[in-house]
Amino acid sequence: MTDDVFDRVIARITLNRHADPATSYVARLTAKGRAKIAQKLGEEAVETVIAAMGKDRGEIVGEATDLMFHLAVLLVDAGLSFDDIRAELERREGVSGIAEKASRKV
Ligand SMILES: N=c1c2ncn([C@@H]3O[C@H](COP(=O)(O)OP(=O)(O)OP(=O)(O)O)[C@@H](O)[C@H]3O)c2ncn1[C@@H]1O[C@H](COP(=O)(O)O)[C@@H](O)[C@H]1O
Repeated sequence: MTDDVFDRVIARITLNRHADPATSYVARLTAKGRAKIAQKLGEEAVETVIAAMGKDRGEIVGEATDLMFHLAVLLVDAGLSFDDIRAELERREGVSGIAEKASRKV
């Protein structure tokens, strides 16, 4: 078993996708389809934004964790994982966002 909790959660989501929706939240949400997963992710993003406007670090951590968990459900539904995000972050590493934007044609 990997010692990276992000990888373990991805593995658990992959296993639970086809579990019993009566006992698995992942199975229940996945059965509702990509649009519902995406909607849920959007809701968690808004809740994270609202938490960020406050000063309660625990609230921000809780909402951000909900956000990351629902992002993981969406990634798995799309056949992806945090490995794909890690690879893209590594590709972008060291490239300034200002310089990258300036290099775009339009
Ligand atoms: N990390 C999480 C996790 N974080 C949040 N949640 C659930 O996400 C749901 C969303 O919470 P909300 O209050 O926003 O939503 P809601 O209560 O469904 O509200 P509505 O959308 O119905 O209005 C809640 O049921 C939370 O318990 C999670 N459910 C599961 N996991 C991980 O996924 C694994 C598999 O979960 P199951 O598939 O449920 O066994 C678990 O062992 C955990 O490791």
